[in-house]
Amino acid sequence: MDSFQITAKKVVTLVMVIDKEQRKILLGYKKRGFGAHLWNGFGGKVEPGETVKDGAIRELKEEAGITVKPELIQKAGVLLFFFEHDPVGLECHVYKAYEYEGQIQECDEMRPQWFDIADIPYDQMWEDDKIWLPTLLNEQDPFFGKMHFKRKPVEGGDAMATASTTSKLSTAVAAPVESMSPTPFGAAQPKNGPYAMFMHHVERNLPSAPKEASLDGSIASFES
Ligand SMILES: Nc1nc2c([nH]c(=O)n2[C@H]2C[C@H](O)[C@@H](COP(=O)(O)OP(=O)(O)OP(=O)(O)O)O2)c(=O)[nH]1
Repeated sequence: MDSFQITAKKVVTLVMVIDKEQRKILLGYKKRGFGAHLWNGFGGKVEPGETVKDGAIRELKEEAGITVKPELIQKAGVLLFFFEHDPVGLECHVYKAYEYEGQIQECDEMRPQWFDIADIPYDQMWEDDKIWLPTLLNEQDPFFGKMHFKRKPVEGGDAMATASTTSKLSTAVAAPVESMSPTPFGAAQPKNGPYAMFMHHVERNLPSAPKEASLDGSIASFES
């Protein structure tokens, strides 16, 4: 497990928009960057000076074109992602929203689409989503999860000759991630993305939502 030890983490957000009446969920097809070619909720890095929730609302607006009021978006859980041989983990704050304003719009990064909840394309999503997304949909939140990923071997490529996954995230603004990755994105992309989940642990129905995770993989504090 030494190969999964982290010494730092990056905070990212993920917003799941749900139409309870129609039993539908809004997902976006990620056209480029980290998690390209997978369906996902909307989110990204939190910028300096903004709260995690404000970051989540901003990313939803940027990626899906819609607005949610701060009081109508709720923290559902925190997921801590470990990537083998990467000292930087990802602390992903997951939110749920049942109402929104504005017109859903495609952008250069994401193509939004509604899916029936009974028909979520888990085989084209990050592998961990089938573990925690039903928890959110079944209202067994707040939750806390930790997921360990190994890089998938890539045919004809040196999959391990990679710099920090998350250091690529930090440079994603300056340069397209595709150009920095040893794994060519596109047709050769392995199913569910370039990482295979190796281990996971999820705690459900917590008394309140986690606010922060510790580097050792426990909950450091809860939302008040
Ligand atoms: N559903 C799901 N989402 C994940 C997983 N891992 C992971 O980073 N994400 C999400 C969280 C973030 O929304 C996004 C990663 O952040 P990012 O900063 O690369 O997002 P981005 O490419 O949109 O970049 P930016 O907008 O911040 O510039 O991917 C996962 O295992 N499952």
